[in-house]
Amino acid sequence: MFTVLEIMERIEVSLLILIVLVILLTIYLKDYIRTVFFALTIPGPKAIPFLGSVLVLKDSKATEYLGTYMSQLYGRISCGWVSIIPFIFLYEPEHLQAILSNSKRSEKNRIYKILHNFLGIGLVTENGHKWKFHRKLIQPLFHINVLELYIYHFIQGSQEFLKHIKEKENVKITSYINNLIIRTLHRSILGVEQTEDSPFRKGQTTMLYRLTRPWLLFDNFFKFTSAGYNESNQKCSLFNYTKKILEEKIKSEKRNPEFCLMDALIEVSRNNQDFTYTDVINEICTFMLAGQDSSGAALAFLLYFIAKHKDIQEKIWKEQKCIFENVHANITMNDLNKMKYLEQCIKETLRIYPSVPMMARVLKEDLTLDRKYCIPKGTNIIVSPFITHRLPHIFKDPLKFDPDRFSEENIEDIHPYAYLPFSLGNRQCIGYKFAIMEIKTVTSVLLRNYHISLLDKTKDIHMLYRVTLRIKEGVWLHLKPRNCSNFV
Ligand code: HEM
Repeated sequence: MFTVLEIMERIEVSLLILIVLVILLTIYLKDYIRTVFFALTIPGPKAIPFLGSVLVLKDSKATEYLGTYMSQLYGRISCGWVSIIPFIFLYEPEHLQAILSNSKRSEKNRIYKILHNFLGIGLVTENGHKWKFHRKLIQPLFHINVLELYIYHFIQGSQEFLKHIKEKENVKITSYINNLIIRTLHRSILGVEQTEDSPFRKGQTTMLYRLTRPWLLFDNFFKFTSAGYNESNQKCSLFNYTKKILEEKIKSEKRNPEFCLMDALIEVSRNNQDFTYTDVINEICTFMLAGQDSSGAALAFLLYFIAKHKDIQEKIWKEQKCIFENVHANITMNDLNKMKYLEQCIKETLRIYPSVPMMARVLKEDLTLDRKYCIPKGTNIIVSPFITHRLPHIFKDPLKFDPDRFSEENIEDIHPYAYLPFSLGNRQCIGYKFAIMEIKTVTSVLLRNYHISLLDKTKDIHMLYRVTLRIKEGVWLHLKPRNCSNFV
């Protein structure tokens, strides 16, 4: 039996241990606690206990509404919750400049780990030294002189696309676009023809699924679910498929007659022992995945807008007639550079529907905005091109499709951080010129051959948010062949 004195002593010791534990935990969670205290002062969509406010992402209409009216609803900054983790939304151009112009202030946050299957373990998801080193090695392969070498693949893809839609009057163009983009990526990135069993045809993201079930954010739970099992299988298939291609290339010493990224990266690896063949495989997977839905969505939304606005289609057609002598003329870099009005249309499409509507960062240091918001180090930040591009005080009448916003005279009035479909700063999309060139090539080939209009079932579209934006019902077009003899 314990005496009263002994019991008191034991309580004291337990209390002491508890206090020490609380102090240690507070030190360990200091950043998190500061973040939560700050977040509680910031308005945002209603959060429910344990789940937070992520359920809104499941309802695309609500997401679109929220993204369009965020600043009117909540002010210059707002807050959303993933379970008990706050995310501060920044969308005012000055705030974006503060965070994106200085690479020391932020880095990609942990949510990118969830995207490994969707985006690969490469440039998009990595941070720090590894990212810096790889970016430095890969950047020259997207220099304008090298990009010219990809045009061959864009033309080949576009010609096949034409063949597939030939003699069809009404088509769901989005299915053809997806096939075109993926075939072109196989040739330009992997350097092979796409096969039926290519795992790159089946990319899926579990991000939304996991965000709305917070317990699945822990990898140790997720990997035991069927979604986790499928995801890890898919990741292995992507890696093994790419590895096989790499091994065959190395063994046969065979290079593609046309340029492809895989051949170039093998060469880079031979000259840099720190950039291994495994790095090549991972980066190639990343490029295959990052260049797929983003470009596909942009092209689909662009064709939707062009088909909807006959006057705009007419202006693009006129520009094409000025550039090319005839309907079949091949496309050169010089021709692509002359497609100024088409580029304005692409920019305006990506303003209203940026393929990547949100990006996540974490602050590496405290950041003060507007002299009143002191956002603590460790806070998760969402940078949203979707919200910024729809701010009415930046883009008047934001839902109106008006390519003239990007004309030479008007573009100077746009704040440099108000337009960021490809992000800005050191993590800007490495493939953005590649994407614009590909979209221009396909659109030029299509519009030189057809007049396009929307079928009734596509008059109103609804967006779907799945990391990238998509068109829920796809785009259905009526194709009317153009009179080739008119092409003068
Ligand atoms: C219209 C098409 C595209 C759009 C709108 C787009 C948009 C973006 C955005 C917003 C980012 C930054 C992501 C973030 O910070 O979380 C990004 C990064 C990236 N994109 Fe794209 N992208 C497009 C096409 C492509 C293509 C065609 C490729 C490859 C061929 C590509 C490869 C990449 C890579 C590798 C990164 C990571 C760059 C880094 O962090 O160093 N993208 N893209």
